[in-house]
Amino acid sequence: MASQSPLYIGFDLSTQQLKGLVVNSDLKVVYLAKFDFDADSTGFDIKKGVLTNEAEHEVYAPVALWLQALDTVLSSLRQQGLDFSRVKGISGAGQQHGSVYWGHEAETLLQNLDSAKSLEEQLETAFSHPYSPNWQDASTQKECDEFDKVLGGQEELAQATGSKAHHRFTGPQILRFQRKYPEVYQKTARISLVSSFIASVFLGRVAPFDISDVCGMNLWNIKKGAYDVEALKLCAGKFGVEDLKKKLGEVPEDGGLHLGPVHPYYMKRYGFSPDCTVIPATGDNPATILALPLLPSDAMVSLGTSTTFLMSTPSYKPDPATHFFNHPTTAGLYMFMLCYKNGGLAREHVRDAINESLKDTPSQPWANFDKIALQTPPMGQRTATDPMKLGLFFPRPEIVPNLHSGQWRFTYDPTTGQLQETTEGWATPQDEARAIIESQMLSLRLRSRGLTQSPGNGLPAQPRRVYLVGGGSKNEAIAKVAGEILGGVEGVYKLDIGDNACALGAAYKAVWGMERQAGQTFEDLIGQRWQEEEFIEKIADGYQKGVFEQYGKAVEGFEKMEQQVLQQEGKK
Ligand SMILES: Nc1ncnc2c1ncn2[C@@H]1O[C@H](COP(=O)(O)OP(=O)(O)O)[C@@H](O)[C@H]1O
Ligand SMILES: O=C(CO)[C@@H](O)[C@H](O)COP(=O)(O)O
Repeated sequence: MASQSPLYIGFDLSTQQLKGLVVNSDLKVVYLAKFDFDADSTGFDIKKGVLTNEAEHEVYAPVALWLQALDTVLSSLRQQGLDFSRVKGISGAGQQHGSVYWGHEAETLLQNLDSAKSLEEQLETAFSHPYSPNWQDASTQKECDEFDKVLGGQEELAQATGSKAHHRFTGPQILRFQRKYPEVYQKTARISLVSSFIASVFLGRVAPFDISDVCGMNLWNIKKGAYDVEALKLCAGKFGVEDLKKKLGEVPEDGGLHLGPVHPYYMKRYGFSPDCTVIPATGDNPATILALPLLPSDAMVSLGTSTTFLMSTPSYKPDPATHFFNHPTTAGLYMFMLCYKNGGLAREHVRDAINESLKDTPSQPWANFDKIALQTPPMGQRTATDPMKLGLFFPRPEIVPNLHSGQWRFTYDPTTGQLQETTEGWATPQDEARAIIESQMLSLRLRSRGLTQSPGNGLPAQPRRVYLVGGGSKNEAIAKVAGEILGGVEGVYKLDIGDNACALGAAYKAVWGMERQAGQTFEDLIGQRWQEEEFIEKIADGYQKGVFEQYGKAVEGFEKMEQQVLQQEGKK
């Protein structure tokens, strides 16, 4: 009976909201509920989903907020008419790197969840520390320096763990945590990632880490498929490796593993069936590449709070400037990633400055930004002899490159190679609409060019397709500039699901985990059911001869500009 056909839920616990998205076995979305942390929560003094301690560059989120969000999203799905008894599998996507510190009572509290009470009410005391360090945190420079040295250098750490040390990575965060709060660390029985936290709450016991998301810790040796003992030793400090290993737990290799049935709390409170199974939740970026059957020649740009650039690839070529993760479902594949802190919020700053300068509050807040960005010629060159306008726009400290917050504006003459730091000729904020999109896309092109190949016919190396996802993927001005800079022989596409790609990828992971035949890969199962004409839409041209090559010159200026800024700011 069609009405009894199975359904699957994917949760996306991101920086600014929790989403719950329900699909059927044909991969079609049938329900969606959202909880916006700032707008919908009660009792938390958060801004953009987080709290900050500027003095120490700390950014963190209250874990109880996420529990409030989970119950509310489930209630909202019920109100929409979802029959939870049809849900056969649950998976999730969590903002990466964030850690949750469970106290010694946690397992008992999780096991004994009472359906008469909310999750927030009964799990508030399950944590040894009420906050989860957020990926935007920049408090761990000292710990990163130690991690970078632990295997010899940044290169070696990247070779082993897929990344050099980064402020937000969980290993450096745990190291700082155990030093700053030694008593709390001692009272911590288990540490979850945000992804395994989602799975834990549904299972009613602490769930293991996911094979892909564990690579965001600087603790997992990707080549060995095991924790890196030297990194663990550093991270555990005086508390010892064995104790830390217990806190972290095992890491199963199978991303489609059946972790167990959903806890009876959800059966009694929402009507889940006892055979609804929890499948490992992964990081939000690994989940995003599961939103479609991505080919190794395709690129995805996720325009969320952060900007990330993602590719699925069989090559493992780690470099201190990039990230490699295990693929979330398919052994032998990896996920390549670039991650920028100054994504959506940085673009919003320019958008707001433009609206303010025009004394306008349009009903579509991006209308002026988009119009101006599209009216501005590439690199702000109104005539062929004008210099290119290049800038870095970092309201928050940036990851790529590792730079403090600030704004830098330059002009660059590609014929002479002359680069000058100047605001002369810049109309501020108008010129910044196109310049900020260009700056973000040029950085992606600069750092991903080693992984792209020529599609043939004498064309330059570039992706086959560029898929845009995340909140910013609705924006056609951004899509147009993305295509001009990144190329893409077949064009720039957005998913019909818009900004919900990572919740969708999580739901697809649950479908695959529950419905796969023995040995069937994710790509095979999803590829067979995927309906291209219904699920994606071409929104901009990709490769345009001439424009792409001109932006190639801009990439050279961009690289020079970054080096100059890094050099001059390093001296300050
Ligand atoms: N029309 C739009 N144009 C550009 N950016 C947008 C638009 N709508 C939303 N955004 C951006 O999307 C971001 C949120 O993206 P989303 O993927 O939902 O967030 P998260 O990172 O929390 O998952 C916001 O920071 C906002 O700047
Ligand atoms: O730190 C990273 C990736 O390394 C971020 O991409 C986070 O995973 C959170 O992203 P949003 O979905 O909130 O933008």
